[in-house]
Parts: sequence; C-alpha cells; structure tokens
Amino acid sequence: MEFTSAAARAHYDAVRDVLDGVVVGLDFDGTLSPLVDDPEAARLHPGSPGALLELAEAVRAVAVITGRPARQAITMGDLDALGDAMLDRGAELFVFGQYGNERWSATEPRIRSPRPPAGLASFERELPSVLRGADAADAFVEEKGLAVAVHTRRMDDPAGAFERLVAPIESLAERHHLTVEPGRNVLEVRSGEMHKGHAVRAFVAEQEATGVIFGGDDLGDIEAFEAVRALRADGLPGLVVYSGPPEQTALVALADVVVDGPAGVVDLLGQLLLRR
Ligand SMILES: O=P(O)(O)OC[C@H]1O[C@H](O[C@H]2O[C@H](CO)[C@@H](O)[C@H](O)[C@H]2O)[C@H](O)[C@@H](O)[C@@H]1O
Repeated sequence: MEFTSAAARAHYDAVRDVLDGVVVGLDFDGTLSPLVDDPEAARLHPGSPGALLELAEAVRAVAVITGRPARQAITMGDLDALGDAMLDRGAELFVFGQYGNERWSATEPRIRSPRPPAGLASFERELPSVLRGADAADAFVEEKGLAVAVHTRRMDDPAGAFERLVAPIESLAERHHLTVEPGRNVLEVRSGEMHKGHAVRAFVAEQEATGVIFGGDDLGDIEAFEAVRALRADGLPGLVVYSGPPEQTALVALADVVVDGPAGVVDLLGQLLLRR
C-alpha cells in the first residue's frame, strides 16, 4: 500500500480512529474481483469474503457499490451467503447495483430497482449497425437491464476498437438521451441521473456514519472518489483507495492510497483492523 501524500497518511489515521462509525463502499470488478477477459467469469478474490466479514464487525456498515446489476454481483460474489454470515455476527452487507440505481441488503434481500431509461430499447435496436460501422461487430454487448455495456477486451485490438467506438456510441447515446460511462475496455450506456457519488452520500447519511472509505479502480468510480473528498472537506474523516496498476491517472490523482488490485485491497482491510 502506498500513500499518495503526507496528508493521505493523516486521512488514513483519521478514519482508523473512528472505525466503528465508518461506512465502507467497495467496487466489485478490479477492487474485490480480479479483472478477467470474460465479464461473466469474474469472481471474488479468494481473500475478499474473509476480509469483508472481519471488517463488517469493526465498522458501521459495508456496501458493494458496483456498475453490475445487483443480482449478478450477488451471484458472482456469493454475497447472499456472505450477508448471512455478517448477520450472524451482528453486521450487515449492502449491495448498490447499477451505480446505485439498485439496492439490496442482507436484511431486505429483495432488489429495489427503477424502470429502464426510456431511450434504452431504441438505443439497443440501433447499436448493431453502429458496431458494424466502426468495424467492431464482434464487440461483446452485455445487456444489464438498466444499461448496456459494450466490451472490447476480447477483440483483436481492444484499445483500437475502443477508440473507434467512443464517438459513434456517444452520438447514438446522446440521440437517445443516455450517458456513456467509459471504463476498462468497456463503454457503458445508461441514464445519467445516478452515479456512485450519490450512492456514497446516501449511504453515509442513512447510516449516520462518522467516517467513510471508498475503494474503486475505474472511471465509473470517480464520482464516489469526489464524494468522499467533498465530505472530508466538510469535516467527515474519509479515505479514498485506488485499486490497481497506476494506469488510471485520473483516479490516482484523487486517491489517498494506491494498492495492488484486489489482493492489495484485502491487505489494506486487514491493516485497518490491526490496531483495534
Ligand atoms: O463498478 P464495477 O463493479 O467495477 O463494474 C464495472 C463494470 O465491470 C465489468 O467490466 C469490467 O470487468 C470485467 C471482468 O473482469 C472485464 O472483462 C471488463 O473489461 C471490465 O470493464 C462489467 O462487465 C460491467 O458490467 C461493469 O459495469
């Protein structure tokens, strides 16, 4: 784990000092689950469930805040079993799916979700011809109910295909009043009304948290990073954790701590508990 500044070390100490009132939000892919070529093959890092279980006992509440549909993250991460294990220890797990649009918790396990955005169905109908026009007909299209993700990771030239797709997908999304969220070899098209920053703020408020930690690895986490920093400027102890190789410089610039992917996140969560 690497602190990005001397102030960052002080932020780390400040959240540790109030750990029992802290809420922790963690992204799924790239933070709790190592990145893999096939989005459907993602699973939690082997150390993640144990680390989350230990952590949940020590803090106010823990949430997985993900771009994935909540049901998918729960299934891939076996999060209902983890939630039950937390309940046995008097703690609770939350999952905020689709950038905070969906909500699940171990005590209220029915997923609450809004309707899909109005333009999504017509966007999807036009998408195949846009993919063909950008010589990217074999991009993997992940239908998420409230969003569509176009993945280039498994194409011959993932970065080249991504670059060719940005402008035409942005233009198609704009025509259907949708937003494009770029990520690691993925362009995700969704409603612009919700983002992880809103999810973090709502979680802090509902839990009456005395501190907040958020960890993420991709551009869809930026609003959450900014939310923690803004809450901290208002006096709430906060720590921003960037998980992954330092290629996402926009995220490194906002982070207090840089760790080496999901294994590094597991280590960090263990470190936080050491002085208890
Ligand atoms: O907010 P997250 O939990 O990080 O979810 C963001 C997107 O993650 C998934 O895609 C990413 O992970 C895949 C599996 O490791 C990888 O193949 C892909 O290249 C990454 O972009 C997921 O498929 C998307 O639906 C999520 O929105």
